[in-house]
Amino acid sequence: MSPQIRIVLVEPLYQGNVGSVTRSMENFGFDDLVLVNPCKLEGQARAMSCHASDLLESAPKVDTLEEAIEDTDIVIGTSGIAGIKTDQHIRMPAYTPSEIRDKFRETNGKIAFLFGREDNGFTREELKRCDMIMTIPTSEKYPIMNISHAATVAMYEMSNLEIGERPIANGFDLQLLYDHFGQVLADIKHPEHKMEKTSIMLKRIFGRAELTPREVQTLRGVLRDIQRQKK
Ligand SMILES: C[S@@+](CC[C@H](N)C(=O)[O-])C[C@H]1O[C@@H](n2cnc3c(N)ncnc32)[C@H](O)[C@@H]1O
Repeated sequence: MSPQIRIVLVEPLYQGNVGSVTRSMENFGFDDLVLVNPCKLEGQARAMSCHASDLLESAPKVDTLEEAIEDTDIVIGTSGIAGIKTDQHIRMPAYTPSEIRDKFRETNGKIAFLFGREDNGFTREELKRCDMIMTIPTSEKYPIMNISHAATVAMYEMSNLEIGERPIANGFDLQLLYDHFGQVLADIKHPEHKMEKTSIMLKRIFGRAELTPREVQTLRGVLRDIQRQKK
């Protein structure tokens, strides 16, 4: 179970930013974008969108934030100002992207992530409509990010994508490697009383290294060279 994610851009001013957001959405496997009263979307938006121009063309354009979020369960506003105020006194606590991911990873509702205007962010009324605020930690000197960069970080955290095609050596190959190390340690006359501790340590090191079959092969090649030198 994982939540559905909607990206909502509230009155974006620059078409290039909208195009960049759609490109990132395609990168991270999201396709639910709603644009609230956006700027004109023409050539520059398409250029920045690259292979995501279908998403750019098909994204619903609505007049109000209310329409953009009416069928969602949780509304998360985003801001570069940690602890942004909804009125003169009340600050909303800010969550980091990874805290948000941990909170919602086991849920199956629909979450809207709102991104504000490039010049003024959100109005107080819009902030009051949010259930939570997410702030991406940045350098204190300059916490305000470009809207498409901020959206990309949020999407990266909320995506469940994993790097594919990295083969990991299996237990059999690793055992051959450990045995081979054992032989070399014996060949180089590693002190008998240290043998067990050293073997355990080598297993721990290689166990957490997530070696590929090729890396195991290379290491065993090096061990063979050492053995040849010793003869
Ligand atoms: C250029 S910023 C708006 C700056 C505006 N002056 C303000 O005070 O909010 C455009 C949007 O990017 C998002 N954003 C920028 N920096 C962020 C950060 N550090 N964490 C989360 N979102 C951020 C927010 O959605 C923000 O409304």
